[in-house]
Amino acid sequence: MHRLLDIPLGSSTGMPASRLSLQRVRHAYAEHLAVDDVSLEVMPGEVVCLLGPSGCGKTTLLRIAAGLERLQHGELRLGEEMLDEAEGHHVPPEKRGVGLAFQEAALFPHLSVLENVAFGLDNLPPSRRRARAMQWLEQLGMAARADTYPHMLSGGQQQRVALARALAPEPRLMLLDEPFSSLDARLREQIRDDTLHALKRVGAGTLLVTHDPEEAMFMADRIALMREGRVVQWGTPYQLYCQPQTPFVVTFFGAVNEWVGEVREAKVMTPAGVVAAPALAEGSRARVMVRPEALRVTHDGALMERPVGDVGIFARVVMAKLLGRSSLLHLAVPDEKGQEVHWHAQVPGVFLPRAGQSVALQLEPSQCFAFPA
Ligand SMILES: Nc1ncnc2c1ncn2[C@@H]1O[C@H](COP(=O)(O)OP(=O)(O)OP(=O)(O)O)[C@@H](O)[C@H]1O
Repeated sequence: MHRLLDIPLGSSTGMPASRLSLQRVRHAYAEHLAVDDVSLEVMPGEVVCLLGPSGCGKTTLLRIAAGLERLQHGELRLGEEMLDEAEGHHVPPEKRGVGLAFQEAALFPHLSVLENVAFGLDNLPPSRRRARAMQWLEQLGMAARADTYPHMLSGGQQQRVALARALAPEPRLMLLDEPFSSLDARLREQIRDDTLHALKRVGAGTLLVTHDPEEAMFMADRIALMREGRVVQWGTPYQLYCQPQTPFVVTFFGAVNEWVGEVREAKVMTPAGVVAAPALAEGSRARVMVRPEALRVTHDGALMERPVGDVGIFARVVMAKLLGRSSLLHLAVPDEKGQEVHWHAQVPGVFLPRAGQSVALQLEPSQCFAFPA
């Protein structure tokens, strides 16, 4: 169950939440350019996720924001304060008033769980320090282990204590690197939810690194999707998912059905129906991407209800699998030459037609995208 505690607001760092701004940041390890001209901002109270495949530069950017890597090029500000300039002014990590939680929990081994969380609360009187640390341990489900030591905890438990320690001073900025990665699936959902509400209550801006698109969609107000050191798209989860600017952005959020066809009157004909291609030149080749949930599947009979003139498209069910919250249908869909292509449809709830059965298809246009081939 969720434990949303009434933790009093007000930063014990004594610093108001501020806007983080990274401008034109570039970072190389020897010859290797890990971050290439990245600019982004995190507003107070906003959760921004750095999302992208392994090695794309997410952690490097977070370490720069934390002050653990010296800035090589560009500018880093928190509110009005310049935190870092290439070959110039550098505010060390402990003077930045930011909360950090990294993949590996890095708790102080000689301090108890409670002492670890109370460590950063030295601005508070001792009696309030203990109470505040206990409240955060309770929020993250670790209050019962307050007197134990880090080596007596599992990796996931250590991660929860590290999160409590980072959140307890209610810093003006939180920097989190894959903070839920060593939690099992069920616990991860709960701790994510608790952390999101805690971050929103504290009102600090948050920069969170993840390679998991679902986690980014769950946590973020805005997402910076990265590839090979660059931000390839920056916007709200809705913008990235529903208005992707490149095929990479589409596929990063999950496998899609693909088709290459010719643009005719700003449309492309696919085996499952027509997809709009308003931005593409007449007669050019288009790469069409259709998310599995864009395929609306009904039993043939339902077609009787459809308006006259709405020509039906039919497919043969190859197999149907229940995934839990949705069903995945493997379909053989005939193309214009009568050859069958293999497409996937994801349908909400339990929908399990038999193999060999004929079903009718319609396309949901908002989840179909056309790019130059
Ligand atoms: N200390 C280092 N020395 C040399 N190269 C490094 C160092 N740290 C990172 N790199 C390289 O820089 C690139 C970016 O690494 P970074 O850790 O920022 O990526 P990431 O997106 O966080 O990856 P992951 O999701 O796997 O943690 C990678 O190619 C990595 O090998």
